[in-house]
Amino acid sequence: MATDSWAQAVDEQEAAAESIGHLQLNEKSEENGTTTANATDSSSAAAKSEAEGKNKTNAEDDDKEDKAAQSLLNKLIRNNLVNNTNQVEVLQKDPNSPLYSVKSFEELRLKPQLLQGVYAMGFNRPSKIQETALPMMLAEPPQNLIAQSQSGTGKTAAFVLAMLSHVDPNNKYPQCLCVSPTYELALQTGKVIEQMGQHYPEVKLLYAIRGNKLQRGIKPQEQIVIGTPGTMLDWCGKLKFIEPKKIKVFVLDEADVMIATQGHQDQSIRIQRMLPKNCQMLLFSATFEETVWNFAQRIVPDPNIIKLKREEETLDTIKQYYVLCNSKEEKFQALCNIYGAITIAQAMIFCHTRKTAGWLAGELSREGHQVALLSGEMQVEQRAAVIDRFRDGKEKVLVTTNVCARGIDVEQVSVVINFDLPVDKDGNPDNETYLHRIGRTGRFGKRGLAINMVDSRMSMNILNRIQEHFSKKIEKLDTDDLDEIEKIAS
Ligand SMILES: Nc1ncnc2c1ncn2[C@@H]1O[C@H](COP(=O)(O)OP(=O)(O)OP(=O)(O)O)[C@@H](O)[C@H]1O
Repeated sequence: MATDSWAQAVDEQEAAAESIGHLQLNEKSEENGTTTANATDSSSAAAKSEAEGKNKTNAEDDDKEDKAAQSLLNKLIRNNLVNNTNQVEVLQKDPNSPLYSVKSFEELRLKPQLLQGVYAMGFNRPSKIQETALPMMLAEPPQNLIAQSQSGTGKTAAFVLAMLSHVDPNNKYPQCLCVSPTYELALQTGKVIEQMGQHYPEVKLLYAIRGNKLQRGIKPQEQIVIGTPGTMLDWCGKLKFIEPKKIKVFVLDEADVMIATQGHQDQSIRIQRMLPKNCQMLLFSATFEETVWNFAQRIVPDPNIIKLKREEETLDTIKQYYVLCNSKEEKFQALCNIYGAITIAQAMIFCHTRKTAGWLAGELSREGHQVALLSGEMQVEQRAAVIDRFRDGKEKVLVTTNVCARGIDVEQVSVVINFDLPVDKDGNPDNETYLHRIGRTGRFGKRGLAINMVDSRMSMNILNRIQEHFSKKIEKLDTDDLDEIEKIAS
């Protein structure tokens, strides 16, 4: 695997004016996809089949079923969402669902410690992306992978299992690097690594994020490092905490945004240039715009590819509606009308700018509603605290910008409201961001509701183009019909 081709592809791309134009077009501000705070952030072994021996006995099979049943029970107790869990079971048997799998986790030949971790998390069967990607990621010799799968279908768990499978716990130095576009996502993915690895205590995790200061001259012993690109680059480069030549696996989560955002791309490329030629590269996202996809294929040598067809990108479990209004104030009124219904569980409301988000959160509070506000000008630690409170259900509504559009996994979110439709800086529909935003609901087979607020002819036009892009009908919703909304939201 010649990792140099990334650099080569970048050089070629830098020479190609239209590509640069494209990248700059996608150099998203907070409003269009990534956080400003992040831009300034300073910064194999294949899993042996130790899990189940070849000579399986019936008793072992029984034991396996018990574990699976127990795991399902754990999940039921944890979530108190009996219907949803049943639905996951149904979907996992439906070949058309992204949660469908033919294999069990045992058949994916994971280490026993990891199998225990998977079951402790309440996972019963792998999803389609897990079942397809894991054998590729665990093959010998290691293979590169660019993988796309719908939001909330278990991509994080897939690459986390790959990293945990590849580390050698006897070697006390970083062996796997995972780069996430935001501080919050890095923390969230770190938690998944900790949970999955709970029965594999020899493997340690380190966060390369702003504020985590290491002592100069002392090399970290942790085998997995998760972080944001700026800090990761500093640690690999000028601070020399990590020896890049010893890295076996390099993961880019939300890979499309890492490629399409110039700052992230530069930092990721500079990290990647330091890695050995045989380092395994894994790129994951729910969306890959065509040009970004082509670029990804040029930077990742000889990759395995898992790609969705356009019509597969949206999830059928998320029902999409729009509400017709005439002004921002009318949108606010419509939101107040449905507030009771959307707070049956939890809701995320997306605005285009920090200013609108601040205004909306203020107005909702004045109406006596308890809401949380999260936008990019807040300190990253503050943002993480807001997400934690929301995750714990202390606030039922989170008003935010695109800073939260990607990856954030709060399973109780049943409603996403686009107070403003997502557009790029030229005012065209931002289809990728739309998909990521609505993907904050309907996680892993749960039902979700996405409501789009339309307040002008222009925004109706954007909605129509989003419908056309995904070939998916977005139905009109009458916000005076509370019975209907409650029915949908619950
Ligand atoms: N095999 C599984 N069985 C049950 N639940 C699972 C399984 N895999 C993942 N999950 C759960 O599904 C939810 C969504 O998973 P995850 O966050 O990995 O999705 P994702 O594809 O990375 O989403 P996004 O595109 O938004 O980043 C999480 O709460 C996770 O714990």
